[in-house]
Amino acid sequence: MRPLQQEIIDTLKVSPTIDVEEEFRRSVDFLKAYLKKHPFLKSLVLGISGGQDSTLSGYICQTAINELNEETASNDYAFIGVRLPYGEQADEDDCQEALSFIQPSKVVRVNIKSAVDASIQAVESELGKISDFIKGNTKARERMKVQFDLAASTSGLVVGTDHAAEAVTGFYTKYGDGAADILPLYRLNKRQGRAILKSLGCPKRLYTKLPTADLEDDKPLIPDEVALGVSYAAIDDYLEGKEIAEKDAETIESWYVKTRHKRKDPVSVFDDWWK
Ligand SMILES: NC(=O)c1ccc[n+]([C@@H]2O[C@H](COP(=O)([O-])OP(=O)(O)OC[C@H]3O[C@@H](n4cnc5c(N)ncnc54)[C@H](O)[C@@H]3O)[C@@H](O)[C@H]2O)c1
Ligand SMILES: Nc1ncnc2c1ncn2[C@@H]1O[C@H](COP(=O)(O)O)[C@@H](O)[C@H]1O
Ligand SMILES: O=P(O)(O)OP(=O)(O)O
Ligand SMILES: [Mg+2]
Repeated sequence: MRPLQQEIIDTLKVSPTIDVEEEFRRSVDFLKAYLKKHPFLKSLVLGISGGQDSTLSGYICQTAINELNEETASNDYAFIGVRLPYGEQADEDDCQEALSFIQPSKVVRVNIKSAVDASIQAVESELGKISDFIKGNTKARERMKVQFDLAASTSGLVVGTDHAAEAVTGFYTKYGDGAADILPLYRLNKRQGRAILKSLGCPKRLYTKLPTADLEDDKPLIPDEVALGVSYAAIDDYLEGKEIAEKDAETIESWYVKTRHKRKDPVSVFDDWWK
């Protein structure tokens, strides 16, 4: 195995094979145990984008909430599925299908367009035109801000969808979708998440959907794989310790090194990982 490959697998805690039922149960039980340990916590909050990761995370959250309500013979716990479109979302039908599959305790919809546009306009009035790419990251940060407001208002936690196949390339917005309180998918790669969704009876269209951050106005629904220059199949193989094409391994490792700062706390005089 390549020297960096083993380090990455160990850091991101990926197993080459999984038992889908066991891993689903592990995530559900983890959320339940965390909520039980902190009795003031009563809700889980998560943006539902119509993609694979939020569909799986949402289903895990709702299962944990249903079981907690059942076990406490109460209705104290809630999962809040949040729709956060920037104006009209091209794949809104997928979002609705994901919500039907998850059946959240509560669905909230906040259109982030006016907040994002106001923020960009204010910065542009000082600095001039901002790129569509940077605006994309503002959308992700606005979504996260709304989720933290909802969590604070409902004594809840913001759930993140980060997993090994995203973490390895740092393909998320720092303090945007990269910011969360709890990560039920951490350790899984993309195909493992897909296999869990399939085993749960999720509509096929959701777990076979091309992953997209869908942040750029100029490139709607651009597949992550196009932006990254490497396929999730190659990333998954790499994370499972397999040998992959040299060019793909170099691309993954280059993203990993370039985005190391995103997987760390803000750098201080006590850090030397960057040297
Ligand atoms: N999950 C997804 O599919 C998803 C979601 C959102 C964004 N994205 C993608 O992720 C990427 C996010 O963009 P980004 O990474 O350019 O923006 P980012 O805002 O996530 O990170 C860049 C910022 O990190 C800081 N930074 C950069 N280098 C640093 C270093 N060496 N040390 C400390 N801090 C440093 C700076 O503040 C910089 O503005 C894009 O490719 C976007 O399309 C993917
Ligand atoms: N349009 C969206 N509505 C609600 N939540 C969203 C939306 N887009 C993204 N999200 C949340 O962010 C994460 C990360 O998305 P990526 O596709 O991985 O960039 C997603 O799981 C949602 O929770
Ligand atoms: O995070 P999601 O749900 O948007 O999934 P994907 O990353 O596959 O778009
Ligand atoms: Mg997505």
